[in-house]
Amino acid sequence: MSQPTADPSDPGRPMPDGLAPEPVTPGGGPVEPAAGTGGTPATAAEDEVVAELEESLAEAEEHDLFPYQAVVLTSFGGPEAPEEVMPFLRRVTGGRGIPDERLAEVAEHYHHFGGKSPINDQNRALVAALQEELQRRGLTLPVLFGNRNSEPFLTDTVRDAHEEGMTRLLSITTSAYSCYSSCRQYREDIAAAVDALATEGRTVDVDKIRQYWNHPGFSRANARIVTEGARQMMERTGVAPHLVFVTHSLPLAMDETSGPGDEEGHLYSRQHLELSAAVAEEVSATLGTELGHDLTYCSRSGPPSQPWLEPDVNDHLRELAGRGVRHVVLAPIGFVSDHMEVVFDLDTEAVETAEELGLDLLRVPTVGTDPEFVSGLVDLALERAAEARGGQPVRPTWPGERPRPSTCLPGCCPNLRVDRRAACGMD
Ligand SMILES: CC1=C(CCC(=O)O)c2cc3nc(cc4[nH]c(cc5[nH]c(cc1n2)c(C)c5CCC(=O)O)c(CCC(=O)O)c4C)C(CCC(=O)O)=C3C
Ligand SMILES: [Fe+2]
Repeated sequence: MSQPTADPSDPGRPMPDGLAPEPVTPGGGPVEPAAGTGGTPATAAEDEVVAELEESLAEAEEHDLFPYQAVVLTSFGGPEAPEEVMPFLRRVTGGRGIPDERLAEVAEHYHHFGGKSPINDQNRALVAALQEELQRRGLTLPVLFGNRNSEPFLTDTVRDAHEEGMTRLLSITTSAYSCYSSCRQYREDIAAAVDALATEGRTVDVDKIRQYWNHPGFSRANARIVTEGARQMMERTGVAPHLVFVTHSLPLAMDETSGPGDEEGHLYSRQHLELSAAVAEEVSATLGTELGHDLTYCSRSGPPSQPWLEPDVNDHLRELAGRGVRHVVLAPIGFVSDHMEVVFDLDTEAVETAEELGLDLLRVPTVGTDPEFVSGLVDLALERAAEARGGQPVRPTWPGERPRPSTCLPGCCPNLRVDRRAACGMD
C-alpha cells in the first residue's frame, strides 16, 4: 500500500484538513421559516415542522458521507427466470452486432442454470454487507440497488429515492477496471437514468466512486484469496502451482482506447497485467517459492472476424498442459462476484478443459462480500464524499501510486459506436 497510515475512514484518527463537512445545507442555504405563514405568528404545529426540518438537516450534515443521502450499488443485472433470459440478452446486446448464434449459445448458459443468473442474489448480499459496514461505522445512510439491464432498474431505484426526498446519490459500481464496458457504459446508463427522471421533473445528481482495480480493499483482498488457494494446493500436492489470472475479453479496439484519453491506451489490459504481476509476486514472497503466472481472457463474443484480447483461458490451459504444468490456480480477478461468466465460462467450460487435459485446477473465489473488499468500498465512498465537499482526501493504491480519477477525464474510454451523454465525468 503506498500510503498505509492514511485511512480517512478510521474513526480513531482525527479528520485530516479538508475532510470536515462544509457547513451548508443540502438546499444550499439556511432553513427558511415554514412557508405559507405569510408573516402571521407561527402556530405550534408549524414550529414543530420547522424544528424537525432543522434537526434532519443538521443530521444530514453530520455524517462523513455528506453530501450524499444514499449509496446505490449499480450493477450489470441478470435474468432470474427462464422467461427473462431473452429479453435480458436483447437489452444487453441491443444494436451491438452480436450474432444470433452467439445469443442462442449464451441463452443456453443461463438455461443450464434454470434461467437464473446468480448475480442479483450476490449483489443483494453485497448491499446487505455494505449496509452493515456503514452501520458499524455509525453511518445510517440507506444502501440502494439498481441494475443497468434487469430489475431493479437503476432508473426506478433513483426515482424511488427521489420520492423519498433524496437528490444526491453516490454510485458504487460492481466493476473495478477501466474500459468502455466497465466504466463509461455505466456512466452512460447513470446519465440515462438521471435524464429520464429530469423529463418527469425530478432533479437528482449521481456521483460515482473511482474505478478501484488498485484500491487495496479490492487488490489486497485478491492477493490474500490467491495466496490461500495456492497455499492449499501446495500443501495438498507438494508442488507450487501455476497462477492463471482471468478477466473478461474485449474487442481489441475497446482495449486500445481504454484510458484517460492521454493516447496511451490499453489501460484495461495494463491494469490487469499490473495487478496479476503484483499478486503473483506477493503470493511467491508469502509462500517462499517462485510461482509462474499469466493473464488470460474469457467470455469472448462478437463476430469471429473481430479481434479480441487473447489468450483465451481454455487455449492457455492447453498450452500450459503441453509445457508440462500439472497444477493451476485459476483466479478471476476481472470480476467482483461469482456470476454467470464465472460459474459457466470458468467453472463449467474451463473446468471441463482442465479435466480433458488431466490438469489439477483450483478456481479461487472472487471478492464477493469479503469483509476487506466491503470495507474498502466504504472507504472509497468516504473518499468520494470528502472530494465532493472540496477536500483532498488520501487516496490509497496498491499496486502503484496512481489512483483513477473519480470524475473521469474528457474522452476517457470512448463509446466507439454512438454519442451518449455520460455522468460522473468532465465530458
Ligand atoms: C468488461 C466486461 C465485464 C466486466 C465488468 C462488469 O462487470 O461490468 C462484463 C460483465 C458482465 N457481462 C455480463 C453479461 C453479458 N455480457 C455480454 C457482452 C459483452 N460483455 C463485455 C464486456 C464485459 N462484460 C463486452 C465487450 C461484450 C460484447 C458486447 C458489448 O459490447 O456489450 C453479453 C451479451 C452476450 C455475449 O456476447 O456474451 C452478456 C449476456 C454480465 C452478467 C453476468 C450474469 O448474468 O451473471 C456481467 C457481470
Ligand atoms: Fe459482459
